[in-house]
Amino acid sequence: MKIPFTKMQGLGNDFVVLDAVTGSFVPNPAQVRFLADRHFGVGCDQLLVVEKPGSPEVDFRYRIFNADGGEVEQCGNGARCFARFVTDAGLTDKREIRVETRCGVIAPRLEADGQVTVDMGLPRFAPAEIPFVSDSDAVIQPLAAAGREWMISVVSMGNPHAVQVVGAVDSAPVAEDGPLIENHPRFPRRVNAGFMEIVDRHAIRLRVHERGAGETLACGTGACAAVVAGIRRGLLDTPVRVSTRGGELSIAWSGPDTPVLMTGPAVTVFQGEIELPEDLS
Ligand SMILES: N[C@H](CCC[C@H](N)C(=O)O)C(=O)O
Repeated sequence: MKIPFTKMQGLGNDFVVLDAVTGSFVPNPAQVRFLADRHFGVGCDQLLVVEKPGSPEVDFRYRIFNADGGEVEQCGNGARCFARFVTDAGLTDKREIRVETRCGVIAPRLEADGQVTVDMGLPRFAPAEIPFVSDSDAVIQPLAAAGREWMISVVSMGNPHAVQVVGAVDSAPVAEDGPLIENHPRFPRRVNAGFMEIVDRHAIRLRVHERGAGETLACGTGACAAVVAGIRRGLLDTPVRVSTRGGELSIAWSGPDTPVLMTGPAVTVFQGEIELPEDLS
């Protein structure tokens, strides 16, 4: 079966985008893994499926699958690429698009300069699915494993993030500690592990070991979670420039009960089609 796709990237976090509005194919986990494979498939960190809306209150639904085949709740860089995709494909003429995800409705807006701003909704600090409780509202919990101690802030942007402050991201133990945190039993649905270096009160550098994908060049929800954690810990003031290995995002958050706003680029790399092996199930 030949599958048309669009390859996109947001700060080097890359995506295979499938149009299930005019098409109808939604991949199973084995097919996601094949399409995401950088040697035998197209290659991507996540696969995005754009679908017709499930209700009249939204314009589209958008589903997100990690390279490991798992479907997840949210993707920040993917939301910007989604908005660019539906606009360039002529599926909408709106500048502000309401799209349903597994964790609720978000609203990407295309800016005049080609960047995309996304209202990422309200952050949560002690999501029920992560059994971290603390009497302080800043959910900071020492997490000991392999003899190392991490002080972690747990923040949900719909998807779970475990963020810590490091002295220098370039030498942070992302490869060693990222998988340990991702798969730690304290996170029953696993977690994205963020490592942030405070540059000043309006700037950080960030690396993220992503759940289901490994370290990516940028993580949009990870940038939102890091800024929320930094502001709650009294280390940052809104807005914050987030420098990732793939480029820069701007994140604004005015405090509890207000949404996180993320602004950054979204780029179409190429379009193509690929023959899907019949035996993937
Ligand atoms: N790996 C994430 C999903 C993709 C998030 C990231 N690519 C972003 O831009 O937010 C998770 O399992 O929750």
